[in-house]
Amino acid sequence: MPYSLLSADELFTEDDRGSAKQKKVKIVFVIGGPGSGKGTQCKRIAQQFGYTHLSVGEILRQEISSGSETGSMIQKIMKEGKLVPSDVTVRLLQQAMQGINSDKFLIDGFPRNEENVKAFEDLTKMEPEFVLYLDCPQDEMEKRLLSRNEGREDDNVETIRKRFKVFMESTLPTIEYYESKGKIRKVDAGKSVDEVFESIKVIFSQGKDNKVPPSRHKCKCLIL
Ligand SMILES: Nc1ncnc2c1ncn2[C@@H]1O[C@H](COP(=O)(O)OP(=O)(O)O)[C@@H](O)[C@H]1O
Ligand SMILES: O=c1ccn([C@@H]2O[C@H](COP(=O)(O)OP(=O)(O)O)[C@@H](O)[C@H]2O)c(=O)[nH]1
Ligand SMILES: [Mg+2]
Repeated sequence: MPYSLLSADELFTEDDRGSAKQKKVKIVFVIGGPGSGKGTQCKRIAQQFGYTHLSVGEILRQEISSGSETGSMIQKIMKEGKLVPSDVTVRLLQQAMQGINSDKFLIDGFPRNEENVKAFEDLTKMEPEFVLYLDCPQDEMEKRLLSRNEGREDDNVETIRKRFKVFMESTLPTIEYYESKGKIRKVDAGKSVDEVFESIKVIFSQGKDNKVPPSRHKCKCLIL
């Protein structure tokens, strides 16, 4: 079924469009294998650098909880460790972004394949400022997922192995695509949470406008 998707202009409110200067929205994608620590690190980045954190996996799980037909389709796909069709994912992501008045988004767990990249670029006409890649050994990711304890239907050995395969086959090529555009910022995510965050801080401190003055520090985490 075709979905009505919104253009970059439609991400802005009437007020924004009415004013002479249009708001520039900055986007950072965070990708890495399942269990590489995307959610954990995104919470810290959002808090320290003033980003709005959107986890695409959480947005999809929210749709499952809504009980919609789309939600039951998503549930089946997730259980099998596969990827949700891009038109569905991008529509839900864009809806979430539209509902938030922010100029800095940290998009966690997206894009997962080249089709995701194309759908996002085509529909939003936006590109990420850079892409943070959390590079973590597979045995460490598996250990973390098996002790995550969030009651997720996809955190079992069988589905985890399928998710690793999807990561290698579908997500790694997107990392290569962004690498060719000079947009990948890779960190060793196999270390402790604090050590990984130290490396991430260096990356996010590089752009001067990324720094949030202490008085404006507030958590804008939006885990749906
Ligand atoms: N650097 C780390 N060292 C050890 N455990 C971690 C680390 N980062 C995250 N975890 C734990 O591993 C699990 C997966 O992390 P999470 O942030 O949910 O990963 P992702 O969003 O990439 O799937 C969670 O239980 C989390 O607490
Ligand atoms: O852009 C996305 C993000 C997530 N997913 C689905 O949601 C699941 C969970 O993603 P999440 O990022 O929450 O978890 P991770 O596998 O990184 O731990 C994935 O296995 C996919 O089935 C998807 O299809 N497209
Ligand atoms: Mg996550």
